[in-house]
Amino acid sequence: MKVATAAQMREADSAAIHEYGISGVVLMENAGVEVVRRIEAVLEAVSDKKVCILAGTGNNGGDGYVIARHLANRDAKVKVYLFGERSAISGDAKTNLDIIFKMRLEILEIKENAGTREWNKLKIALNLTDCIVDSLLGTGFHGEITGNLAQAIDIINQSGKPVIAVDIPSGVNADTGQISGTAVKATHTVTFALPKPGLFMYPGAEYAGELTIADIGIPAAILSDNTIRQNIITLNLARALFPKRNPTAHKGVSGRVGVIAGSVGLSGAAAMASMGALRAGAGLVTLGIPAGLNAIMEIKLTEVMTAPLPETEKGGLSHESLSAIVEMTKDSNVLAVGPGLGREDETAATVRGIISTAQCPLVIDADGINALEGYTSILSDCIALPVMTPHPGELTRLTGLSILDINRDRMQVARRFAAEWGCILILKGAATVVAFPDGEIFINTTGNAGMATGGTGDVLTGIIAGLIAQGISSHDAAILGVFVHGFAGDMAAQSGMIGLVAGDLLNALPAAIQSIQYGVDW
Ligand SMILES: NC(=O)C1=CN([C@@H]2O[C@H](COP(=O)(O)OP(=O)(O)OC[C@H]3O[C@@H](n4cnc5c(N)ncnc54)[C@H](O)[C@@H]3O)[C@@H](O)[C@H]2O)[C@H](O)CC1
Ligand SMILES: [K+]
Repeated sequence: MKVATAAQMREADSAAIHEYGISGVVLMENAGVEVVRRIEAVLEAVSDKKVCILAGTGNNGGDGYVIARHLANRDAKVKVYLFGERSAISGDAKTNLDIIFKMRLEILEIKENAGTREWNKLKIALNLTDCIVDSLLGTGFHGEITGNLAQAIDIINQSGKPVIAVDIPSGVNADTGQISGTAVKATHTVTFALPKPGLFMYPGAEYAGELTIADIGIPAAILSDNTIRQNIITLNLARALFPKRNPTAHKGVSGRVGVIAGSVGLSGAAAMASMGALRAGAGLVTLGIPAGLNAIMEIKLTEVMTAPLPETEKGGLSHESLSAIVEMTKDSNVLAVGPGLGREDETAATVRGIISTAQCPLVIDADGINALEGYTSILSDCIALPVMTPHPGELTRLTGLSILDINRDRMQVARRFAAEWGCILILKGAATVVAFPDGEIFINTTGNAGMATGGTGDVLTGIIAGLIAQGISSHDAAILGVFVHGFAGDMAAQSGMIGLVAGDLLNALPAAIQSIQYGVDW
């Protein structure tokens, strides 16, 4: 499903009005009616119910005035609180404000100089109301929330009432999900036409509550325009990407994965990545590991084959291992490189040699990414578009950006470096973003905070490699892999999110894949 930025929504709005002749007041009417439908579902009925609508001075506020009218027509007891000067309201919003004035609905203006009396009236009303409608700010929000709006939002958030956010919770940046100061903590959000990235990126995703995407009559051709380059990964999208498994399949056709991972003290990463590939459905997995760890891995792993490789004195991969690894890539459908390799210079140089000469697609993670610090140009040597799976910390090393800069606009940062480096860049975190060199973005919708634990990144690397080995493109494997990974994490979290460990993801993978593919309840 496509996801539109605020600017793209404004363009869509304008195209509907100017190219198709659908007036803005019709779109606003449809928007308001859709919100009323949601309110009726939440309250079960609206007749005699008390609803407080807090409205701003833009079209988000305009939606609020439409909502007020339709609720009043359904015998709800409506109070409208207008934040700002009535004279500042224009266009379709003014049209609808004038209507409810003529209907003699109860409208209280909360002006800049609002005193204790107005604020107490608002607090009492919110304490007595059955539901609050947030139509203060929508996609037109920018900057900080201050003054009266900040005070109003705090009162909303302290009310303990059902809060229906119109289009987007006020104070959430539609494009990034960032909040500046405060934002409405909604129980439900009704967003119009297309969802916005800020409803899936954190912290915005935490403020949206239960999301409804409402059709307001904008022609589908406008909303499917390929200038809108963001998408969310939905269950249906993931389901369609799975490799098809032939009933006569044998391990040879399910693909061969090479994994180059591990060093002294970091053998678990190698095990997690290797098992992640098998659990994702790969037929055969061979783990190339520094020779000194081989015996341990033979004990630790059963289904994974191991290949002992020349090592340095400290037990990391030595440059003598390069030729054996390149040979390994000739017999592999994909090579995952990096988990737990360690930071020795000789190991990093060996990794760069692998990236430049591998004869199969690559999934580069962890110390494989760290080895590219100052060497990202060698990614263009890869024979296929490489998949990189950095978390923000690894991305800071390669880009010089701070973690704050990265998380402030995850989509754009991922998009920029996917294009600059020529790779599929999976920026892990909440929410994980998959970016392609052509600018297309996929935002993941599965996963939870319990997955912030050692080893889950290694499992993801294995899953993606395991999917590529089964014959789907790196493009599809990246999208499907992050969805499956988070879905397995959500299943594992059913037994407790905080105590979740990476091994629980591995154990949940078969059921997760089954559930995504066939909708088997879990
Ligand atoms: N096609 C559609 O998506 C439709 C969307 N509709 C609604 O319209 C809003 C967008 O309306 P717009 O007038 O562009 O912006 P807002 O109402 O969100 O806010 C603008 C309003 O707020 C003031 N403002 C902005 N930032 C701040 C701030 N930090 N502090 C205080 N005030 C701020 C600004 O000055 C303006 O006055 C969209 O979200 C939908 O709800 C249409 O109704 C239907 C079609
Ligand atoms: K809003």
